[in-house]
Amino acid sequence: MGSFVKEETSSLMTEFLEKCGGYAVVDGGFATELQRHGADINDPLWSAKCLITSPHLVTKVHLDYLESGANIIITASYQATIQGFVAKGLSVGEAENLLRRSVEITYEAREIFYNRCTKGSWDFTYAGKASRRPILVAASVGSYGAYLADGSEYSGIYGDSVSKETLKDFHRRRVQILANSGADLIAFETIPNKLEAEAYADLLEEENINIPAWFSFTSKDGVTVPRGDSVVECTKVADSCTKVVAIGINCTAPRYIHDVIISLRQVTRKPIVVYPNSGEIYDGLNKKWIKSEGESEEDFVSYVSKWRDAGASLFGGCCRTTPNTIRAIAKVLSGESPATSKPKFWQ
Ligand SMILES: C[S+](C)CC[C@H](N)C(=O)O
Ligand SMILES: N[C@@H](CCS)C(=O)O
Ligand SMILES: [Zn+2]
Repeated sequence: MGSFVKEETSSLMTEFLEKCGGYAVVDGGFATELQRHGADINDPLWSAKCLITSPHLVTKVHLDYLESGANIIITASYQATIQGFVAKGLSVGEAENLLRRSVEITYEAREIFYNRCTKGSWDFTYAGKASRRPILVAASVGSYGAYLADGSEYSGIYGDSVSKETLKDFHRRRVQILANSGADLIAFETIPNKLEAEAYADLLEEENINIPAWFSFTSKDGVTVPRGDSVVECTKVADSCTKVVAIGINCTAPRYIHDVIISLRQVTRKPIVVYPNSGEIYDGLNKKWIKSEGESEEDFVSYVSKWRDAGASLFGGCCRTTPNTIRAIAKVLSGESPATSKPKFWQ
């Protein structure tokens, strides 16, 4: 049984990438896209608040990303924690149901999308065959820092009182629920330190989690994760965990991604996933993005083929990227020339 599960989890990503024609499109910024549609996420639950107040918007954003060409859609559970929901006055049972609901909503969006494709009788072509576009549902797990709701993902500093065991206890029940929710994989996202990566790896093994996972780190310089551990050391933790089927970097400025891919390639043969943010800076206390003159969407999209040549296989966007970004990525990967219009990340 054990080795069967291992083989199944490790082949999921390989087979999926093959079906996609070698490269897959991940969706774009989720919380910021909810916000662009009018959601108020200035709340300790951040995007997870919408699971309670506006699930229809959650569905809409998933659908928008599917319409833009995404092969992987990531659930609204990034900041959905049992502890966070309970702090809002919900019962543990209600909190657990909301976690399950985040996955169901994503499945429902995928079904709606597939039905629309059938009704419009338009097919997608993958790997030379006319077939349904392969789409996976990834259950998001944000870090302990995300739960702290002050932008701590970008510092990774939890203090000496937070040990690996603390982190395992914090994440255990949520990971178990998401693993049994019907999701295809778990996306551990925006990981800010090595300790949390170790906690996730331990949980996956010790709890016999039976779906695969990806580990995606964040970085402010392309060399280290926010807490200061090297991206390479963090990648080694992910690489040695048999349940991990892809490793990468997200919510990081696009200009650092190329060098990170080169570093990751030296220590892992697992598929590399990259989904950078817009390159803007987040003010975690006021929950606001500070506009920068930095990178434009055109720069971002022009990087994609370089990231592919450097060895990445899965490409998407994180905070402040939009369905436009994802549409442009899908075009680059399919060999079409990118749009001639000049879309902005966030209008
Ligand atoms: C990746 S950051 C932009 C996430 C937001 C944070 N956890 C917050 O609650 O403000
Ligand atoms: N999947 C999350 C990641 C935040 S860094 C989102 O896009 O909102
Ligand atoms: Zn992000």
